[in-house]
Amino acid sequence: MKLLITGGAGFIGSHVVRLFVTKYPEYQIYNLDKLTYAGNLANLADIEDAPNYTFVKGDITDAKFLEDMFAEIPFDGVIHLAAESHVDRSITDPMSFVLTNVVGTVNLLNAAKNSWQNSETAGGAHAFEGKRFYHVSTDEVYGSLHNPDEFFLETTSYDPQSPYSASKAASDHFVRAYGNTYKMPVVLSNCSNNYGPNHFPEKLIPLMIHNIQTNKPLPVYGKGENVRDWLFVVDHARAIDTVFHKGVLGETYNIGGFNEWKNIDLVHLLCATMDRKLGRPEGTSAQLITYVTDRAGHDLRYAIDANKIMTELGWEPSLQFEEGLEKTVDWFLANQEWLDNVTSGAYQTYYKGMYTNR
Ligand SMILES: Cc1cn([C@H]2C[C@H](O)[C@@H](COP(=O)(O)OP(=O)(O)O[C@H]3O[C@H](CO)[C@@H](O)[C@H](O)[C@H]3O)O2)c(=O)[nH]c1=O
Repeated sequence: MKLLITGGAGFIGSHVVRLFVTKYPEYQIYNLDKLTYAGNLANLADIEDAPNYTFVKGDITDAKFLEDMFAEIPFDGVIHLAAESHVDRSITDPMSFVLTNVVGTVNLLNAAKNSWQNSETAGGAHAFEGKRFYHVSTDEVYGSLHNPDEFFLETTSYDPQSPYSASKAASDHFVRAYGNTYKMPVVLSNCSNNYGPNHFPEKLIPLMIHNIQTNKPLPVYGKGENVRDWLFVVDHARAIDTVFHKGVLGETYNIGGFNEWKNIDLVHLLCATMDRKLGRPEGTSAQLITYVTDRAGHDLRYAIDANKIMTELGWEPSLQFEEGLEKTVDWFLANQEWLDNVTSGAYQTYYKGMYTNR
């Protein structure tokens, strides 16, 4: 099995690459990553010398590069994670999300389709036999929930609200369209918010950990009433392994932890955890909480119904949230150099003056 994983130097991608490289020594894993600001080969330092691992630097918006790579390496499967992923960035720069998430995905679909069809022309088995194109997506495509009894199901209509979620919804539609039109063997999953080691500190949990450590304000958007459903990143990687190997072609699987938190409650939990870990008096970090201008078009609540993947494929989360959060905080405290590296340079420029106090 020659398996292409795109975006493997990013947060979720690096956990997926590590899992596949270590669990499947008989597979050849190719990690294709552009190494944007959020891609970091340091995330994979522990497996970079593995004999079944190859890193390829490249850009999915470059169709010719992808065609050439697929002509050179006969991939059997693709797990596509490469994406621009931060909602706030999509508000200031929507076009980069269209390019990477929509155009990049269609380029990748074309490259896989053309090379798999060529292998049939060359006298091989049926073009798509034994092949699989897996698109890893987000629950944000479903929009925002307002009724506390509602959950996102695989059958929930798409209603993306941000440029980011609109770009992911479009890429999901393209993947399904290629399954329908060309009979490509596709499978998809839509996951809730992830957290864990190597999380880039533009996202809520690592940003708060970093700011608590450095005594900076903790910017809570709006009133902090928005709800997110959090899943430990290693459990998401395990779910991706399950869907890739057992998922039924043409199907979509929602992935989540049944673990909803209001942002403000989560920030208080993080403050208490950090006070304890850093030996600070109780209540110290909470004083840094600062309510700031709300995110434009801020989705109120995401909540995933993960029953389909649990009952049909037998996946379930392995960690309770409090345990996962402890592990995450411990990882960030033990990996100061990683955090210092990713929060220097362009990070400083981006975050300067980004938050307005209310
Ligand atoms: C960065 C930041 C965020 N927030 C709020 C906004 C959200 O309600 C919540 C989580 O924000 P973020 O960490 O940016 O994550 P969110 O917008 O939910 O999106 C994440 O989760 C999605 C899955 O639901 C993924 O598809 C996205 O790629 C990922 O970024 O915290 C704050 O209050 N303050 C902050 O500084």
